[in-house]
Amino acid sequence: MDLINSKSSILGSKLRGCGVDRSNSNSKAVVLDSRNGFVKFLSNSSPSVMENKGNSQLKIVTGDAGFVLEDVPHLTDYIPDLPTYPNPLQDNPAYSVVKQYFVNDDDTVAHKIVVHKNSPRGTHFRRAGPRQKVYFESDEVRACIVTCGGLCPGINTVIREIVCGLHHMYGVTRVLGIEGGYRGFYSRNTITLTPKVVNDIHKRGGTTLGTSRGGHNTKKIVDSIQDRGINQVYIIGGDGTQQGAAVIFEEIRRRGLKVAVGGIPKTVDNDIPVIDKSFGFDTAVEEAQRAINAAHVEATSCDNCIGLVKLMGRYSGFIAMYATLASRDVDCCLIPESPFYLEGAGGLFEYIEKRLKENGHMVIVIAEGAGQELLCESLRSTDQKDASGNKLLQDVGLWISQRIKDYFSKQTKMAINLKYIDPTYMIRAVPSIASDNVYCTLLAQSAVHGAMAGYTGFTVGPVNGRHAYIPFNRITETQNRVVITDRMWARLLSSTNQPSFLSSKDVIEANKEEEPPTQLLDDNYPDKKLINTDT
Ligand SMILES: Nc1ncnc2c1ncn2[C@@H]1O[C@H](COP(=O)(O)OP(=O)(O)OP(=O)(O)O)[C@@H](O)[C@H]1O
Ligand SMILES: O=P(O)(O)OC[C@H]1O[C@](O)(CO)[C@@H](O)[C@@H]1O
Ligand SMILES: [Mg+2]
Repeated sequence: MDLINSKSSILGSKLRGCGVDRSNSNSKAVVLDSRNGFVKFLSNSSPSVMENKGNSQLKIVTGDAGFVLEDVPHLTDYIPDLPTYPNPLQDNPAYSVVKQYFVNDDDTVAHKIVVHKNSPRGTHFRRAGPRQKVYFESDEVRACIVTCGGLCPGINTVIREIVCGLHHMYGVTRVLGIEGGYRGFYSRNTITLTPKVVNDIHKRGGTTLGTSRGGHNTKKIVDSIQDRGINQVYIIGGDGTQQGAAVIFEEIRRRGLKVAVGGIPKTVDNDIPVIDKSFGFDTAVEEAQRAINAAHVEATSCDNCIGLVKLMGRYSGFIAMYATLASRDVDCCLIPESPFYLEGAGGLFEYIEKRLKENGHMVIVIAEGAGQELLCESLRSTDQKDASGNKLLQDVGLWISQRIKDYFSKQTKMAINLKYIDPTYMIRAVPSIASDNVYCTLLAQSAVHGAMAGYTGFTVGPVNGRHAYIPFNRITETQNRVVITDRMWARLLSSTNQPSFLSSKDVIEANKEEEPPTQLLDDNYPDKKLINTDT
């Protein structure tokens, strides 16, 4: 049976034409009930919606048995009677052999795939992929690509594949690169991107366009888009960037421009919710293995030696957790989500002492955002922020190294050696590994298909293995974080044998987490206590 019945399919197409309240673009959600055709507007004042998304109109379609589609905007929501054209892919020899190449307009992807027999069908997102009809003629398209935020392996691959996808699949020849992040829209010249120009860039780390933090001036950015005649904007970046993209989309819609805005989520920390995993994450974990191996070699080469590795992960400890699980040489992994303490029974110092007595060496992996509350207690908190407003963290690696050395020199008779390895940018400045390259290609192509089909205000990404168009608010309202009462973290504790450092109060707090993590491995689902109540 189709996920959407025929009634809701008719309503789905009606939604584009008439479901949007243009008279008041603030705080409204369009709700269509496929069972009775009832249309209502929801207030967008739920506490989970962050303030700068107050203008977002949520497009929600409800159906039988608790089916909910959290849809993305379409150009026809605010520009009626746009002409459509046959998708040029149907004449493309490479694609015409594919049976059922085009995605059915009504296909959706389920947010949660573990269900019980009485569960409602739950939240769905619009399936990504090429549509039979497109809303742009090939020679009408003027696309641009911008990259913002920190680096991540695979950005160049995404840029390459957007350019090549537009060119080879849709015959689009005019693609501009915006240099230096958002501020590049109004402070830098553009560069012309052709398949030839981008041919080799996926073999290099970084972003060929350059990036920056801060500098998001919505008016100037949209003026620049309008002045240059750009009508497709591809924005590659993390949570901050996607918030910026949401604001750009709102301004474009307010001005009534035929400009599609598509986000491609980028974060080496894997902190973006809903999607299964962010591109470049596997590459970073792979690269982190080198640092952990070095720490292990050092630690096993002299008596009572500790190899300590600090890895990226500002608010989410996924890199540290997966690098630890993959390595098997790690005795202790510390992440922002799991509070720990140093002294006394069950504390870190006691565990290190025990391990050194048992093995004569140990390896510790610490995520950069771990233990920040302990640092604040012992160092004066600086409250410094970067240009985008992200908190600048104190160096937990150096701090904990010193605390461990102090403990052993002052409170025990054990002489220790500590080798601190901080690979920092080395894990994210590398080119992406093969699997990330393929993933980046699919992301880029899904974004291109979405924009050509007239969708806008979307972020693209895999949800349970299927690419989907996800509304910006879903991506920006929360962060993906490790759930320490999940089985994955239990696997880690069992592989390292480290104490959980958790008091019963911590467990209660952890269970209050609203959103379970998105799926990184096929069975990374929260236990019963954490089942998300919104599905
Ligand atoms: N709420 C916001 N509204 C508008 N623009 C924003 C917002 N938050 C961030 N930005 C802009 O997005 C860009 C990137 O943001 P940021 O530096 O936080 O990186 P990011 O995209 O979160 O990537 P990462 O955290 O993975 O490095 C910056 O130019 C910043 O000004
Ligand atoms: O590039 P910057 O500004 O030094 O930022 C580093 C931060 O970027 C990230 O790599 C991604 O957000 C974090 O892990 C890290 O804290
Ligand atoms: Mg960020």
